[in-house]
Amino acid sequence: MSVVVYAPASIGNVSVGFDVLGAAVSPIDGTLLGDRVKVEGGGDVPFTLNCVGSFVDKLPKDQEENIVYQSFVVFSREMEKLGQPVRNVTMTLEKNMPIGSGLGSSACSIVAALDALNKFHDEALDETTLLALMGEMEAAISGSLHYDNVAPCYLGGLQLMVEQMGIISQEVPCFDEWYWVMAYPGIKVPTAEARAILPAQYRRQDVINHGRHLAGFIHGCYSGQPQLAASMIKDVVAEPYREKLLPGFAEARHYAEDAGALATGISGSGPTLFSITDDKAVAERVAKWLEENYVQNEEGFVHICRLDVKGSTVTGSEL
Ligand SMILES: Nc1ncnc2c1ncn2[C@@H]1O[C@H](COP(=O)(O)OP(=O)(O)O)[C@@H](O)[C@H]1O
Ligand SMILES: N[C@@H](CCOP(=O)(O)O)C(=O)O
Repeated sequence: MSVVVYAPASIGNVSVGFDVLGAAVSPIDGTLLGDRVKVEGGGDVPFTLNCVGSFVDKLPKDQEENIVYQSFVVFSREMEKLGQPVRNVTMTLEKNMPIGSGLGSSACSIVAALDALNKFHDEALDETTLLALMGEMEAAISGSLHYDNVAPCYLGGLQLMVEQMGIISQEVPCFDEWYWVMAYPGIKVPTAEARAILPAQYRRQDVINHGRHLAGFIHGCYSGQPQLAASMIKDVVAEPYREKLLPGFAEARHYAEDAGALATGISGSGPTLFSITDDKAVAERVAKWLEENYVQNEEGFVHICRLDVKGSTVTGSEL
C-alpha cells in the first residue's frame, strides 16, 4: 500500500494580513505548482528518503536537513505521545517548487509529507494536531511561528489565522472570478532573512492603516464586494521594507495597475509577485509582460492561477 499527496503553492500575507492571511493557488492549465510526497511501506530501516523533481538539485545534500525527514521525526514523536506505532516507511519527495521563492515552498514539503504520513497511518492525528505540527516545523525553518502558508496549503482557499479557542485557522469566502497571476523571477529570497529586515516596532499610523486594510478586506469578502476587497490589498507592514529585495517590483506593479489589475503585491516574503484580476485578457497581458520583464533567468516562471479550494489532496498511489 502507498499514498501520494500533492500540496499546492500558497501566497503568505496576501499583502494585507502579515502572518495571519494566506491563500492556496493552482495554475489554470493544470501545471503542478506544488510538491508531491509518496509514502510506502519500508523495509528493515525506519526511514528511507528519495528525492526527484525539477528543483531536486536545490535541496540540502544531507538527508537530515530535508524537511521530509524532519516531518517524519516530528510525526513519529507525536505518534509516540499517543502510544501509536509508526511503520517503517520509504518516502519520495517530488520537489516541484523553487526554494526561497515566496510560494510557500517549505510549506509544500511540510504539508505533503505530514499529510501523506498521516493518511498512511489511517489518519491517526486529527486536523488541528497536524496543522499545529506543520506550524511548528515552519517556525523552526523561518525563525518564527506563522501559519499563513501551511494552513492554506493544507486546508485550501483563503485562510485567516484566528489562533483562538483552540482553532488555528478558518476559511474566508473569496471571489471565484479572480485570477491570480503568479510571477517568480528565478532568484532566491530566504524567508528568515526577509523577516530579519522588518522593524521591531511600527508607527501608530501604520498600525491604524494595517487594521483598517485587513478589516476592510475581510468585510469586502464577507459582504461580496470584490472591488472594495481588492482596493484594501495594501501592505504597510512588510512591502515597504522588502521591496528592495525584489528588482523590478515597482515597475511590475505599475504596469499591472495600468493594464487593469485589481491589486498587486509580494507573495509571502518574495521574490514572487501576485497580481489579481477578474478579466482573463488582463491576466494574460500582465502574465506576458511579467514573463518578459520580471522573470530574470531560466528558473523563473509565470502562471495564471485560481484559488485552490481543496488544499492538499491525495493524487493516487504512484507519482
Ligand atoms: N524539502 C524542502 N523544501 C524546501 N526547502 C527545504 C526542503 N528541505 C530543506 N529545505 C531548506 O529549508 C529552507 C526553506 O527556505 P525558505 O526561504 O523558508 O523557503 P520558502 O520561502 O520557499 O518556503 C531552505 O534553507 C532549504 O534549503
Ligand atoms: N508571513 C510570512 C510568509 C512567508 O512566506 P514564504 O513563502 O516566503 O515562505 C512572511 O511574510 O515572512
